Amino acid sequence: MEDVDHLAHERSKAQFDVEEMKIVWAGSRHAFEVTDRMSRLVASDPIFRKDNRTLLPRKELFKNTLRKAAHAWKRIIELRLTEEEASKLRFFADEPNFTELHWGMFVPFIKGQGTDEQQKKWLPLAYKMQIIGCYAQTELGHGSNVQGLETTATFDPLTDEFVIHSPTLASSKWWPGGLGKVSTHAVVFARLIITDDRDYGVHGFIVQLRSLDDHLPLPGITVGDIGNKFGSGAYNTMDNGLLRFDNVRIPRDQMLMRISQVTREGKYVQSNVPRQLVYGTMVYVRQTIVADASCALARAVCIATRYSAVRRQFGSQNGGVETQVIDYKTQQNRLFPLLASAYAFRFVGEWLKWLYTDVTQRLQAKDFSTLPEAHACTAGLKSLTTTVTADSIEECRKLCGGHGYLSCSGLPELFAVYIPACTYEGDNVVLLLQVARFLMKTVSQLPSGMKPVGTTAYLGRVEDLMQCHSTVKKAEDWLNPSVVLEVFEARATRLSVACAQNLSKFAKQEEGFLELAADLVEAAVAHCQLIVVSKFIEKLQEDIPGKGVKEQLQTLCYVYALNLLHKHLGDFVATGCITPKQASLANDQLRSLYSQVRPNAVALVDSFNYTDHYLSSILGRYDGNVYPKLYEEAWKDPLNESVVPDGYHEYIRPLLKQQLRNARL
Ligand SMILES: Cc1cc2nc3c(=O)[nH]c(=O)nc-3n(C[C@H](O)[C@H](O)[C@H](O)COP(=O)(O)OP(=O)(O)OC[C@H]3O[C@@H](n4cnc5c(N)ncnc54)[C@H](O)[C@@H]3O)c2cc1C
Repeated sequence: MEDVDHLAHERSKAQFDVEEMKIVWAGSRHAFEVTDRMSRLVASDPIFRKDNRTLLPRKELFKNTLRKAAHAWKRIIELRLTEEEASKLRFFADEPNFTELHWGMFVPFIKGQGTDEQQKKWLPLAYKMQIIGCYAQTELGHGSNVQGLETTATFDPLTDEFVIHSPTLASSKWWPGGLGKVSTHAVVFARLIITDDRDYGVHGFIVQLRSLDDHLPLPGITVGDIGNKFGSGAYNTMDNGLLRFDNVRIPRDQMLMRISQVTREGKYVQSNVPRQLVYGTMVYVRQTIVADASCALARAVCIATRYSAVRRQFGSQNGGVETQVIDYKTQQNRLFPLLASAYAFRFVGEWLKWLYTDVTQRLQAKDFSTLPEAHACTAGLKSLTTTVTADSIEECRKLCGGHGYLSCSGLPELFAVYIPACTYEGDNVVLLLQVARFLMKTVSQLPSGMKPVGTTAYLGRVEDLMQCHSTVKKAEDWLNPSVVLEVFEARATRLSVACAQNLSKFAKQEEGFLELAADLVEAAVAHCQLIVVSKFIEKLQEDIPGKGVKEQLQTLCYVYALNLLHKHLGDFVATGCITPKQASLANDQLRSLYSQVRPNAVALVDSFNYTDHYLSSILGRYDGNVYPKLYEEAWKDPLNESVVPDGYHEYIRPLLKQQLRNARL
């Protein structure tokens, strides 16, 4: 009974080679092999179990997380895992903890902004985890506005040290992951003040926080956890921390000095590396966030798709089985665009990885020309993909009806863990405003003959794109990459140009930016959606082996694009890119694409190759054996340990047995 595959019928309908699609999803045969091996390794190790997470009190939960992190490290050393394997192992252990910040922020920042000597000194310690680092930027009173940070680092020429200080309560560091209870060191962002009392703005410093002998905070340091966060289990495995400095002294050489230095004499020297170098590290961090978005979205979609094939409602004929909810067009219209988005984000993430390599190579060759564009595009894609993923996880919960609200569906915890991605590493709206500024600058430079580069290159054809009209005459005409691309380019161009024209009406540009912020954000979203669509289309130009694989991806690409077109019809029609008739043809085409996705839906989520351990969802089980397992799970709840609950004698029995003499009821 246990081994019956309740979804076998669905799998037999697939019109493509699932094993080959797994390779496309993973990015390469090698990546597939590593991912597959690491996910199985974690799934088969009882220390990594996570089904009890939502039931544990915070202290126990946290200690258990420390145990898992230590175990993960032990396995990494014992098995001599490569960096790639180790990061996959941590990924599949699937529990937010201090190592994310150590490997994801502390190490990259030292690599990106430390001098060669600083890297030589700190990185070996960090690589061996002989020190554990976090990233302390945000303060209680200051987050998005980094230039408003208040922590100070004042140079003392007598001792050749910086004095790190928190002058106000609002300047307390607040939020850094791994800071609360674990990190021994932090990259701390503080205002640099030199002898002449001049403020040189915010710079990064490596500060030791805790003793390496007994883990006690060093003198002058107050550090702790900021408290429980959204959802049970969830992100509470992470020790987001608070930190105050009372005139803490660090050696001068602990300022990250690749971009600018303070000399022994207290002189501020800008190195010949431009400030935009900071963008390089941001491009790295944000491309990992985009990659994570596709994984989280794929996970929610996998659960919702499998369960939609298992769940039946209505439509029974003569006592026969009811209809699978996945066959309802409304379910398809809500679910399949999310499935398509998971693939779309996967490919744009893959491209961002390439972009990061490209940016790094250019930096080495002292070519900084593409950095601002790369920075704007990663900021925009971080914002777009995390917003859509957070909203989609909640949509997947609703797609699973009542059972989606159970913890054991895996969706509530996934949602709670995922949603802060919309806030950390840049609030999503603030990021879109940065993209909009970049777009406005690009548009304003067009008349002077400046050629836009990379993802803004299309703006170089502004005259054509302001005038073009879509040639679509029948529904199938939408199945043409250049037709789709043109309308997305035209819409993005027209929204940007309209914003630029409106901005020019303001005497002071900053006033215009404040007043038109909502329109600017919409223009930025249109630009980012265009990037995702164009990278999906580019992916399809590649040679993709495997029976039916490319055809499935083509279908998903059109689902992604035409669904966006349908959702943002106002933009496309109002800017005159398409007519209402063409919009209606796009919708007809979309419906027919859903019918093509339907028989392949389960196989398309199988292609993510997620283990049941990673999914941690009864609704998303590979074998679809949902009801018996839900039933079994209910009995595991601590409330069911006794038939009569604790509290019966104190509170329920007296209620039932009361004799109300004066009752008016
Ligand atoms: C789970 C989690 C983990 C984190 N980890 C870290 C960490 O490891 N290290 C670290 O240093 N920080 C960390 N942070 C902090 C995080 O980076 C900040 O919360 C984030 O940058 C947003 O800043 P904020 O909180 O100041 O939001 P605010 O900027 O106060 O945002 C509040 C609202 O104001 C809006 N807003 C702000 N500015 C503008 C504007 N100019 N125009 C229009 N609207 C605006 C925003 O859109 C938002 O709606 C973490 C946060 C979370 C939730």
